[in-house]
Amino acid sequence: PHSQEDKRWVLSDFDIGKPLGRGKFGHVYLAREKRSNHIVALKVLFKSQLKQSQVEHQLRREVEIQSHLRHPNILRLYGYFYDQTRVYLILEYAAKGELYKELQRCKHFSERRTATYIASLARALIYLHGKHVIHRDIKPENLLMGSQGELKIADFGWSVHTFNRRRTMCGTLDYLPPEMVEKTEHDNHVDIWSLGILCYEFLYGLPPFEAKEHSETYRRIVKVDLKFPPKPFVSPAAKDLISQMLVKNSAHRLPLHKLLEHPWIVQNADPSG
Ligand SMILES: Cn1ncc2ncnc(NCCc3cnc(NC(=O)Nc4cccc(C(F)(F)F)c4)s3)c21
Repeated sequence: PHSQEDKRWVLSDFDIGKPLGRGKFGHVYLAREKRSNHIVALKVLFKSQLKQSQVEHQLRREVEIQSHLRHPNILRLYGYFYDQTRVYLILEYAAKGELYKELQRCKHFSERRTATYIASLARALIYLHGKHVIHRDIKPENLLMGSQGELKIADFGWSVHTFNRRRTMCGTLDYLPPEMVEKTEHDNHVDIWSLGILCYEFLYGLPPFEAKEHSETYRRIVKVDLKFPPKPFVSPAAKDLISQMLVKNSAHRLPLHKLLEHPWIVQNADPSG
């Protein structure tokens, strides 16, 4: 008999609620599974768009990778189903929504809030890398907040198993480390770079290498042209952590377990995460 997990879902199993957001490939809705009354998020993707963008293999990889992941800071993908024209992802519902909207609202986060987020993301990445998975697309748009305000990494559409590395370009350029911009081989150190970019953006409200032109952003990334503005005030300990993560040579980036022992994290992160 089918377990709950690989039941063949159909759209009529769900009551569809308010739209939660719209992405490049489709919309996300609040939904309730009728039998269990379980609240989920349902992402609706159009097959035509997936075919036209030739990303079906990425979607299959995302579902495969996500089916083995269980971590409090990783958004669950419970399953998927499809009909004639659409593919549906059954996702854990993140009740406090998208982190990037919260960052836009607050302009930048406090050092305690930032350290708490960075520590929980580091623990999630340690778990992921332990399973030979790299996310490769860590940025505010892919972070959601659970009902207790805890961070959830979402959208593994660009993640890969580290043995079959791809050189495809991911979303925004701001988060790409030098080795991905220079299209050389890359490994799980790419996520450490992106976490450093995220830490900077949480504290200053902007990513460190932002520029008007893509070509200028490329140049600043490969040069690691890291500058810390005088405002808002950020402690030397925070700058020290960021400087140890945004290192061109990926092998010299601060390992994630060392990040969790860094004085700035120890003194500022809320242990509950
Ligand atoms: C906004 N919002 N507010 C609350 C809330 N709660 C849960 N979820 C939300 N939003 C959805 C977050 C996502 C999680 N996993 C995703 N996965 C994906 O979108 N995969 C995907 C898509 C298109 C193409 C490909 C492909 F083929 F390229 F791989 C892969 S999107 C919520």
